Amino acid sequence: MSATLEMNTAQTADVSPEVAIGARIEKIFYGDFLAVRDSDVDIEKGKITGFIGPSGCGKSTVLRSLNRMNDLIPSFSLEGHVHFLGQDVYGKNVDPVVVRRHIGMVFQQPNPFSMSIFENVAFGLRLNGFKGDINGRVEKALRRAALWNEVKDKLKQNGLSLSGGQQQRLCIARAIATEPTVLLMDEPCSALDPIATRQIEELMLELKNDYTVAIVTHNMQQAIRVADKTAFFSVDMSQGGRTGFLVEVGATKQIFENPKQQLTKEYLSGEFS
Ligand SMILES: Nc1ncnc2c1ncn2[C@@H]1O[C@H](COP(=O)(O)OP(=O)(O)OP(=O)(O)O)[C@@H](O)[C@H]1O
Repeated sequence: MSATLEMNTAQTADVSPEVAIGARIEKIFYGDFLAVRDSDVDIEKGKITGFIGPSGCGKSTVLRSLNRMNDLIPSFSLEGHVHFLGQDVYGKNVDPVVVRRHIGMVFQQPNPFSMSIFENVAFGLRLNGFKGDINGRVEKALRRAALWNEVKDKLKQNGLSLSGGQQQRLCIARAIATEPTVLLMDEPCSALDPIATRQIEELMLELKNDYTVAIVTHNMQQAIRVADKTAFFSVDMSQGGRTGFLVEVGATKQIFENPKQQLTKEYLSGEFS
């Protein structure tokens, strides 16, 4: 984890060395709409952090703000800071493309490009002007994504010809080929059947040996199975709007078995009753 953002902003305080991403989100807007407020989350190195909460509470918005993916939405604006490797990814001189190279992302719908399996994985490497052993890096990424054995004899086949679960593992291979530090996963199993879901969950547990992972999930059992830490978000409707906010974050066992906040208790008992 020796990556740097190749930028020159002041070091940020208030984040412990165990933390890969320290989000200090005051407000996130889409235009005039206050979508999220008061959400400070630490994504710890080498762990899986799960984001849970009711629909519209801002889980995906917060996740996407961690690697500036939301910059692609013109109405998006953020007040606060997102510290990564001691620097603020929203700092003045920071190139969002560089941020996304360090903090990769996997989406809800598997979205391989219409190109060969090999080229899907090589895509980011070529984009970054990688000059090393591209065959070796593609194989390594496919092996890490637990897909190599299934595709090694058909690397020239179109990525779209794979099953949904294989496509998602291909997208994970694509995301890790450039060796990011953190992998963000936005409901990566919601389009998959239970067997493919299990494979991705096992893969996540493998990946955390090499990467820090944050995952949005609607599936409480999935959070329990894979997440070391869980962040619970809710929606505040008191001002007539629907603004998401972080209720509490802690060890997954503590959140599910002994939540500190009444809102968490109510949500979880509703989920399980
Ligand atoms: N591009 C956008 N433009 C405007 N509003 C948006 C945009 N994306 C999300 N929102 C709004 O921001 C709020 C938070 O949405 P977000 O998708 O982050 O929530 P979520 O908790 O991930 O929801 P879900 O579980 O349903 O996916 C919602 O009110 C949503 O309608």
